[in-house]
Amino acid sequence: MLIVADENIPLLDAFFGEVGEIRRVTGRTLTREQVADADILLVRSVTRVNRELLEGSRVRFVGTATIGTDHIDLAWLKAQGIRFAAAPGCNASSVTEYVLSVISLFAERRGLDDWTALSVGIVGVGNVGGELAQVLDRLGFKVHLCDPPREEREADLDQTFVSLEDALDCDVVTLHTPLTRNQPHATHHLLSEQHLATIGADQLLINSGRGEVIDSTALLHRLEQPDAPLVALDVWEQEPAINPGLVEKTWLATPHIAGYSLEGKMQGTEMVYQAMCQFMGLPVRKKAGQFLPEPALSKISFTSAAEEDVAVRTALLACYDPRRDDARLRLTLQGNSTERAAEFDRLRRDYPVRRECSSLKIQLKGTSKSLQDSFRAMGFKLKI
Ligand SMILES: NC(=O)c1ccc[n+]([C@@H]2O[C@H](COP(=O)([O-])OP(=O)(O)OC[C@H]3O[C@@H](n4cnc5c(N)ncnc54)[C@H](O)[C@@H]3O)[C@@H](O)[C@H]2O)c1
Ligand SMILES: O=C(O)[C@H](O)[C@H](O)COP(=O)(O)O
Repeated sequence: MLIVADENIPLLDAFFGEVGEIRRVTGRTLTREQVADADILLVRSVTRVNRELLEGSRVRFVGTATIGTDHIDLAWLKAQGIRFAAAPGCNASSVTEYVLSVISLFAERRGLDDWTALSVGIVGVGNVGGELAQVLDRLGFKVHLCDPPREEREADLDQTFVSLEDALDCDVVTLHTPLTRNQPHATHHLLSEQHLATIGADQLLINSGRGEVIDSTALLHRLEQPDAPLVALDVWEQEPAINPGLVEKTWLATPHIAGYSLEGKMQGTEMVYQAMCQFMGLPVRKKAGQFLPEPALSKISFTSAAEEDVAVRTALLACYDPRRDDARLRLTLQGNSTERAAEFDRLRRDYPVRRECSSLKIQLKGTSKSLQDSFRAMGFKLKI
């Protein structure tokens, strides 16, 4: 049994070592020749899996250790009878924490003591947008949900949805749709020049879905205008060859790492392992939890003097502060486009260990019930 796998998938040996021989490859440059004799192909989002790659190969199972599937030709795999599995929701908490941290920094920049005064429009309310909505709601934010496919499917339920135009009216607009083309509610260039014109200087636009959901030529043009909104981009058109001019105009620019918590990546591996076991009729023997190392930061204490907003946001930024990733990306902007693209991938390959809020214990002494609820909402473990 030969397993060809992207070298950036963590715990390959631990999960798949007993199943077969593993051939590690660079996902971005994987060739037909490298995969022709494989039985199983395991990828991340940088490998296009289609007829060009797999026609004539032995591959019977393809797994992507990611949420997004826009790099996979699902219809072609199905027509060939090749089993496919993704990892839905694996890094939803990681992306949620990225968005919360960005909102926290935006509130600080706006001089707001109470960050929950910000209204948040979530475009795409699936695993990621749904988890984010729940956390924001529990924290006391006013949240507006935009998801036309769900709105159609759930017409008879109580959930209220808003139009894209109404979502774009919120203080913070955050995009969490998949990248889709040629289908109802397709998201390719969902945010056009006309939409971008309606987002003003006091607003924040975040994209951690896929770069192509925003028309980035129009976005760059919008950011050159004096009343431009603040923008935080984690995903870009044409990764890894991203536009350095757009990075310069972006407030927080990160190299597609919103989902890169250790927990998120390990759950991605675990989910494709489980799907592969099911496909091959093998027992599931491994769990991601058994491989999670001790976190470097394990406990933070707050006393009764702690102000609610400050305490919650201090702990959040201690877990993840996007300014570090922004600084690293900006350092790579020199050089020609080939060098910059290589640096973008290097930042992702050599990403430092980042742990989720759930890895951190919060010790609270004599603090309010509402502060405890806020920490719980964000997934922290409480020690009271
Ligand atoms: N930056 C990162 O590291 C990172 C990490 C994880 C996921 N992602 C991206 O985020 C996307 C969303 O992830 P998810 O787990 O929530 O996916 P999901 O499939 O669970 O949810 C996506 C939601 O978007 C909705 N949607 C589709 N078209 C829409 C439209 N035109 N307008 C509004 N909503 C629309 C769907 O109905 C669905 O509810 C993934 O497809 C992936 O591309 C990025
Ligand atoms: O879709 C996803 O899960 C994310 O975009 C994922 O974090 C992308 O990471 P990559 O596969 O490119 O390493």
